[in-house]
Amino acid sequence: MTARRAADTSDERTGSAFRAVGSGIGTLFGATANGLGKMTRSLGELGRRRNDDADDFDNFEDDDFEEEIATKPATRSSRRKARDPEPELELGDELEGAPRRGSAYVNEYGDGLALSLVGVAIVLGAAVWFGIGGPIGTFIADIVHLAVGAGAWILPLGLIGLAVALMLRYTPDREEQGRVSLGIGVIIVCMLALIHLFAGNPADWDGRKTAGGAIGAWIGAPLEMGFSVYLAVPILLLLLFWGALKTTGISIREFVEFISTFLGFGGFGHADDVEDDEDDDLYGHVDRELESRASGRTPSRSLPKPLPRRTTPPVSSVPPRAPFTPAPPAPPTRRPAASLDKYPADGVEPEKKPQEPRREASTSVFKKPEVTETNEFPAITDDDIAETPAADAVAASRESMRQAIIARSGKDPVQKPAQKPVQSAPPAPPVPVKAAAPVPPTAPAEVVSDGDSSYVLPSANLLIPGEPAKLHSETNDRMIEAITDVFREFNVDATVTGFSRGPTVTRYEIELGPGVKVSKITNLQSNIAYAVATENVRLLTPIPGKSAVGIEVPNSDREMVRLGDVLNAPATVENKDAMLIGLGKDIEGDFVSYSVQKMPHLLVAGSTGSGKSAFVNSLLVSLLTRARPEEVRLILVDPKMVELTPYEGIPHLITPIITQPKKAAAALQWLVEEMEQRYMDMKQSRVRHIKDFNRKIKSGEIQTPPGSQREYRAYPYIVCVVDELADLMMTAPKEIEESIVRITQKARAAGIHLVLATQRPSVDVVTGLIKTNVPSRLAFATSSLTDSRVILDQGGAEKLIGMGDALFIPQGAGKPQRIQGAFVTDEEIQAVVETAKAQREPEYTEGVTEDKAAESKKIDADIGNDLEDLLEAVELVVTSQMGSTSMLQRKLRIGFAKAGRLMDLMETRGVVGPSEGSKAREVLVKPEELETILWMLKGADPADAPKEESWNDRSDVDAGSGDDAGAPDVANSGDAPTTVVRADPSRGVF
Ligand SMILES: Nc1ncnc2c1ncn2[C@@H]1O[C@H](COP(=O)(O)OP(=O)(O)OP(=O)(O)O)[C@@H](O)[C@H]1O
Repeated sequence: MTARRAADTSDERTGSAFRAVGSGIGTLFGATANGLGKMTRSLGELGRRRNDDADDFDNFEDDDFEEEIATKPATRSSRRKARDPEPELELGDELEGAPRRGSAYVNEYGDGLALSLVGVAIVLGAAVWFGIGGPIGTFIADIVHLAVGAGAWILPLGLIGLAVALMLRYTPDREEQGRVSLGIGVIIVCMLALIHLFAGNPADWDGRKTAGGAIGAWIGAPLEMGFSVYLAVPILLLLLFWGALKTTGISIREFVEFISTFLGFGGFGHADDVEDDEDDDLYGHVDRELESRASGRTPSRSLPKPLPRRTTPPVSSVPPRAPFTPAPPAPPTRRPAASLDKYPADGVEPEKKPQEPRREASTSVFKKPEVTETNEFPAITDDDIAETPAADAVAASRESMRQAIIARSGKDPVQKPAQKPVQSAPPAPPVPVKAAAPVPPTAPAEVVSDGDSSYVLPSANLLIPGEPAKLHSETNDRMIEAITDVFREFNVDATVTGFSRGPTVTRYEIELGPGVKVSKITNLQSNIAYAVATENVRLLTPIPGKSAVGIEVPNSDREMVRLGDVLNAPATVENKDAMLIGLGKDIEGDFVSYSVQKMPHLLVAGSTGSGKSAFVNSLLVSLLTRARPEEVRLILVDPKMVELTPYEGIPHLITPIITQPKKAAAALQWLVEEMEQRYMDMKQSRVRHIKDFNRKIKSGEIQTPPGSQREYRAYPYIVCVVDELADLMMTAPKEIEESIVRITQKARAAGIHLVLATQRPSVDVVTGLIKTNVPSRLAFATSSLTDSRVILDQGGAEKLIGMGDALFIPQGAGKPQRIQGAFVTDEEIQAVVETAKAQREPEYTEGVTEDKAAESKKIDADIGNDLEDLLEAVELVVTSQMGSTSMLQRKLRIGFAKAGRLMDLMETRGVVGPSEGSKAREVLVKPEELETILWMLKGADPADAPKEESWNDRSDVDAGSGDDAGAPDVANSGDAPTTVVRADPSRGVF
């Protein structure tokens, strides 16, 4: 079937040769020859079909489908030419195909030769048929008669036929020329010999001239002599038959089949098949469409069944054709079976198909396709391909193409992505560079504290341990193969020497051959990404501390990192830092923990769902399991209202969880004050860090000043966690920024740490000032490179793959460290929180969230709008201890009148004494009292002002007065108004 269908493409050779000869002989021998010619033409049809099949098959095998489709229209028209005996139609067909057929010689000399032949034919015809050739014509006719006898009567027509063929530039290929010429030659010779014998074997030349001529005599006479006329005639007829077969290129079997069909005998039982094949021909309608397109008609899908092609249509039944138009480019759906495979056939389970390698097609059977819903060409599946030599060849062609693809790209197109290439044995997996040993649960990480011993830290064993980490998986082997293949394909001398499997990504180590540039690998980044089928491939050139290039590829079988494992890791347990938090696992499979003290402030950013809240949970649970309430206190700001709710009521809280941005702003302001107070105390105690202060308190080196109601105690660390900074920055950007900047600039030594998280790392949220002062950054997956730059000052976060995949840059580090964040479930959080809550109630500090700015500050009416200038003037005068108006003028760049007014205001507030003419006024406030007086001038309660415990040094301290104790009194003897600044000794310190 396939062979027969395929034969449609080749034609001109057999058909046209046959036509030329067939028509000549038919005319020569009148009615007999005409009948024979008809028969031969019909036989030619058979041969043509067979050859067409062969051609189609060739095309199929070549798999050059585009080309085949492009050449189809011409091929089909040629075939029509072979099918149609009418000269007019042949002429039309030939004209369509003419430009492609002419050889160079025929193109150049064809017309001249053809006209010469016509001339000879005319001369010969005039002489032979009408006797008007004149002496030369008659002479020529005599010679021709002498050579071919009665053949001279037909020769003019033969010459004209030849001339027409030349004019049409018909040039069959060499092999066909030989075969047809031989066939025609044998036919002519046999015919002449037969005529000679039928004419009675004339011995004289006159008789021979009207019989078979010299040729007929030379063949017929010896035969007659050797075999007798009764054997010579059949021999010649057999030879003639052979010549006809040769000319038409068909076999005896096909001839017999054809005769049987022609006479209605059913032949060898295949006659019906021959007819049915027309209908079964999968590409029959394609042929018709192509023909239609070639002739300018719109192809119709609903064409009726085509007429059986073997029935030669009468001239009148052949539809007139439109002038030739080039076939439109074939749509992709016109590709033969290879591409049609994609269309599911009824009854074929689609999921089966991709799993069956195409080469198995050769064993399947070609079925009659059923109607598909696609209204496209009949769907063909692998199962539909016949077990014929043609199908085998197709399979072989596919196989060879597959091999070519494998050779070119190293990838097997019929291989399931998850499968290893069958051809080559997988390389021995490189030994993992480093692997984290499974962590056995250890004892609770109880941090010893000499605080309230009744508090027991919640054990880290309350947390769920994770699965043992995989050191190596099948995916790693596949990746190594893919990367190695890319190097091989691009001829880069590099090998994968090992890998480190992290929970989320694996880093493959590449060693370069001598003289290979690192840039060769970086240039291949997209090819590697293509080969490993992921876009998130990161290259490290080189891996820090190694002479190797790293390729980080996400694991398709990623693992979850449990906080329990991180906190129970030996390194974490050994570290007694109460503020050590479990971060996660790095790419080498090591657990990563880091102290909040060292950060000392952290900016966390990442798009929604990237794992920020999971990190905040890890941080808080880490602190709860390692720090006692008297060691670390927390301020939790949760504008989203739900994220931190589980921590409500834990004893570490300074104030209930803050959900309102305004209260958060106030809390930050409170933190600033707390920081100032701590600095005052540290300054007083002459220590530079809260750690030293606490140590000295514990060792008794620092004592509470005698007579003070305050009691020096170790300051707890304070961690303020803001879950969404953007919400705060929207409410009061200036105040929030100012507070954050003040805290982050100074609070490190005071033991106050900020953790600011945001999912909107834009410049209006993470301002330049905040960025400068928050040195540690933790970036989860961001949605853009810009966001990554805002957090990390470099790209990279946009390539993270979410769900806790993060880049961490601690303070002072240059390159980010890739980690997989630890995860802790709600149940684990609840277990830890309950344990903490069960032991102690939170002791909230009052006034943390009070909006002091909103409090009625009674700025005296006489100060009015000059408060800022007054504060500056007071600071200037108190620090310089010089009450000079001209100095104010100079330093503040104000006029005399304003400087005089500020001096009067200071006099009324007891900062300076009365005017003493040209002398500078006396300054009544000591520099150490500056803060308090500024506080007071601002209209705030002087009791809230930061205080320095300097009673010992002060002579004006009323040690006996409880309320006034510790309060820096600004007293002015004499007429000057007295301002007493009272401080609350119970505030400021926990
Ligand atoms: N470290 C992690 N390990 C495993 N899964 C994680 C991890 N971090 C986050 N996930 C997964 O991602 C989901 C979203 O995480 P999370 O709520 O922390 O994102 P987010 O950045 O806080 O988002 P949003 O800003 O919207 O609150 C979690 O529910 C969890 O399933």
